[in-house]
Amino acid sequence: MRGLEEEQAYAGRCREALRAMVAGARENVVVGELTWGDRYTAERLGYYLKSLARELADEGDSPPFFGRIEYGVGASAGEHSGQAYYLGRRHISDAIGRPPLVIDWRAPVSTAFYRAGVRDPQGVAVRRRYGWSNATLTGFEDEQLSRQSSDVPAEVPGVAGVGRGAVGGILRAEIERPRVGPMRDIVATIQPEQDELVRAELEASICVQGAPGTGKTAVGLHRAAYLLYAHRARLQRNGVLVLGPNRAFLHYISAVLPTLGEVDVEQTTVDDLLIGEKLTVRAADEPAAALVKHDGRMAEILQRALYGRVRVPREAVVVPDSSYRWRVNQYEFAQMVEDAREEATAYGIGRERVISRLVAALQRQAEARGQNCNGVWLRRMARAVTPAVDEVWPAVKPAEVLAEFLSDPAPAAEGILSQQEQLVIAWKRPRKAGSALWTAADLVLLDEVSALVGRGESYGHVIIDEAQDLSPMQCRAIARRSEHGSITVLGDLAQGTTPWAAGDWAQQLSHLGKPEAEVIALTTGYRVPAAVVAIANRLLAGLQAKVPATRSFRTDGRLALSHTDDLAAGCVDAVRGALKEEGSIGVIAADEAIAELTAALHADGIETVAPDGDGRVALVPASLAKGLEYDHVIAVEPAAIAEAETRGLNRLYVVLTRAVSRLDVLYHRPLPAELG
Ligand SMILES: Nc1ncnc2c1ncn2[C@@H]1O[C@H](COP(=O)(O)OP(=O)(O)OP(=O)(O)O)[C@@H](O)[C@H]1O
Repeated sequence: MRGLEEEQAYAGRCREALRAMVAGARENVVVGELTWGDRYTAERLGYYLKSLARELADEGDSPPFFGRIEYGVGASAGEHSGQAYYLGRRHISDAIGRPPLVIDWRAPVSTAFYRAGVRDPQGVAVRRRYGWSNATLTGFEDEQLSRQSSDVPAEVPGVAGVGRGAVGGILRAEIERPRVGPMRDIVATIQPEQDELVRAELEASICVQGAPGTGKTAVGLHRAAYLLYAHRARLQRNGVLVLGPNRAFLHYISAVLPTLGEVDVEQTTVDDLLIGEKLTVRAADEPAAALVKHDGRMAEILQRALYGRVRVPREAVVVPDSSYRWRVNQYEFAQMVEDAREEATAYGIGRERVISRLVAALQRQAEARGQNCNGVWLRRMARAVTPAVDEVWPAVKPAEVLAEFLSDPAPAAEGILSQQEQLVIAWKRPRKAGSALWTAADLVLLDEVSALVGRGESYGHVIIDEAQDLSPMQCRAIARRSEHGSITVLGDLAQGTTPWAAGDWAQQLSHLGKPEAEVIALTTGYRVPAAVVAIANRLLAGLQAKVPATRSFRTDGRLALSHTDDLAAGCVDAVRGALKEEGSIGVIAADEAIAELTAALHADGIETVAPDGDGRVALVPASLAKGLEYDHVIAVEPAAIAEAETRGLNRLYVVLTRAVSRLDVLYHRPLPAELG
């Protein structure tokens, strides 16, 4: 086995090779620009080579590898018998035809690094993890996985050895390290239960019910990177989409995929995905109205609102054509409309079918008379029958359909929504689409109508974070975008805070169009220390969600509950105390308390940032805390957080599980009873 100096020399060799790869990629950019005549091909190739050169150059001083597996000699190691492999964020090689110096963490052979254990060594004799201080390799530790002496390599010096299968110092240090700035990748330390999800088959839709800090988000992002590696051609064509709960969260996770070399993944929120429909949100719904609009029954209602326009033809279609008059009688025309409806394609396609079937009927008559029906003639006939079709199957704009429905919900909602429900969503006065004050929920409805009118595009894979919070109508919008692909659903029923949050996964998955997806639970938390998990777990009993309690991987950390008569002053003191230690600080409070706390901190000369800002002290409204984490969290007045909304206790559960190392709970009013 190699000693530290040899390993450092190897790291130097890898860096050298990487530099040569960058130079080679840059040269290819130049050669590519000179060689390719066809502009489109040249552009595509140039884009690819340039981004490769940029990506490689961006590697800069980051460690070229993080781990190494050494196989034993013998049958259990199979084709890898006696081999050793270095693993890194990307593949590094110094000559074509020679084995790579470093293997991409996503390559099949890397799987053993993540999954081999004492119980199932998978042929691996020794797993080595490296410790880096910036660009310098400072140490490593070995785990001896294989028991049979014949499977252990000859020389195994106990360099920084950590015993069989124990959690080593480097691994623990990485998981417990203080957090600063945005989320980082976890390629060096993906745990076996996470790796199984990261590398699940592309065809498999999966649902991860994960307690706080179990790595759901990390798993989702690494799965995106893995799938793009394993199925690049297919997924580059159809795309991979990552959906998160809000923009602060997206900002927090935005750096992970680029550091894994994946820059082409679309990352957005459900709202922003729908705003793609080009209307802007100009108003907010009353909670009762939002509840009705997000209800799954709206799907049938909108279908009615749209198809309510289709009528039974009352007249024949007659088209004069030079000396002839072609004619489709009323009965035939009605049959065409009925057939198109029964075929249940999109509304727009149904209309096109009626037009083309009318034209085909005219064509049969004309050809029987020996007429030549060329393209020009067919287009002229299509124009001629359109007014008759407009009468029975009019062209529509989705926004107009929705505006008409919200101006008067009764005709479509009759028998599905109660009078009261119709009343809460109805506009006070009728409006046209152009002057409507659209709300966020309206965009979800609009998306539904647009899809009924004409099908949109479907992604190859969609990863949905915080999926417990989606309404049935939002799920449908996502289902449409993953109709021909697979999905990874990530969430925690206990963290559901929207009025329509899911109560169980089976139903949510059927709204998402993938009822067959397997639900897998993650319960080992890597963020929240045991003392903090213990207090958060007390809330679980009061949150209707049936989920297993979290077990913390971490024995460190600190929890302090302090009563104070002056929350603002107490908060300033707590932040001052936290600033003496390392890592990021998040002050989380009920939304309406944020302004006052900010003012108090500023008056004391402490700079603060919003949740998506880059600074040490972030002030975080409880409603935006989801998915985020801070080294030190100061949770202010739990009672106010719990009272602020219907699912306030779930919100409090989210707030209490954001801390990586230390949680200060400041309270003036009694703590909610559920906290014990
Ligand atoms: N295998 C791992 N190695 C190192 N760090 C890890 C590992 N798994 C998770 N983490 C870290 O634990 C923290 C929590 O991970 P993540 O945010 O993905 O969890 P989550 O399940 O989405 O949490 P929540 O539901 O509470 O938002 C992150 O800092 C992440 O980097």
